[in-house]
Amino acid sequence: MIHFENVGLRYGMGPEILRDLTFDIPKRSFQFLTGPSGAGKTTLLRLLFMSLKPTRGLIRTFGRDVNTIPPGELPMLRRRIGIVFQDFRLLDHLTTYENVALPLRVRGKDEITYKTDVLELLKWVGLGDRINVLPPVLSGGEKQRAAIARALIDRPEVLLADEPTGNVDPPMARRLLNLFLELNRLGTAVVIATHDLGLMDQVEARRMILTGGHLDIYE
Ligand SMILES: Nc1ncnc2c1ncn2[C@@H]1O[C@H](COP(=O)(O)OP(=O)(O)OP(=O)(O)O)[C@@H](O)[C@H]1O
Repeated sequence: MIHFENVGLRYGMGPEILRDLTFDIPKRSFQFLTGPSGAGKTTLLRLLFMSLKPTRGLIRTFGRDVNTIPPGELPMLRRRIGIVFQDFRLLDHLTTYENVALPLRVRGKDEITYKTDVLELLKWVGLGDRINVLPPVLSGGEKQRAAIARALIDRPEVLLADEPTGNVDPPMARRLLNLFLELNRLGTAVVIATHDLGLMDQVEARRMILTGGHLDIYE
């Protein structure tokens, strides 16, 4: 589904942050992406989301060479990917419910077809009583769960999550992990960037470890 071949990335004239990355994200796969702070996990997620282009090498996403995709086609391709940013990126003028429903609204779906699903997912992530609240009122952990719900609601083909359990306690982290596993069982390929060894130890999953710009993969 996503293929990297000898990919390198540098910001501006700076040093190469990622070097010679060659790997695949297969359909329906589940993997953790880890490595020390500053190793380039967020950068790699941005490459996977096509919000950064490689400075060398090839990235093929959904069969397309990312370097040759016209900018006008990127939003359509990105809609096939759910992403949870480290800084959440919720829209402050929309309620929690509206933020989570947004990907479906953008697709032109009628609210009747999704309202129950959105409410159910919000309940599952523990936001059942925060539905009509605006994001500035939510705690960090609540924002994170709203961002996760928004990334999952449209059952993307790929889910990318940057430290998705960074702001919640261990029982909620376990609950969110179960949600990612369930989504994966339904067919979504999942990539979770995390430092949380406790979280990774709960699942037998592929581990992608970034160090010094290089990637090692343990199947
Ligand atoms: N927009 C940018 N311009 C220049 N350098 C950047 C930019 N974004 C990230 N970097 C640098 O790239 C390197 C990798 O950063 P990145 O955020 O990808 O690491 P990370 O593994 O996600 O770190 P953390 O675990 O702390 O979130 C760091 O040295 C960082 O300073």
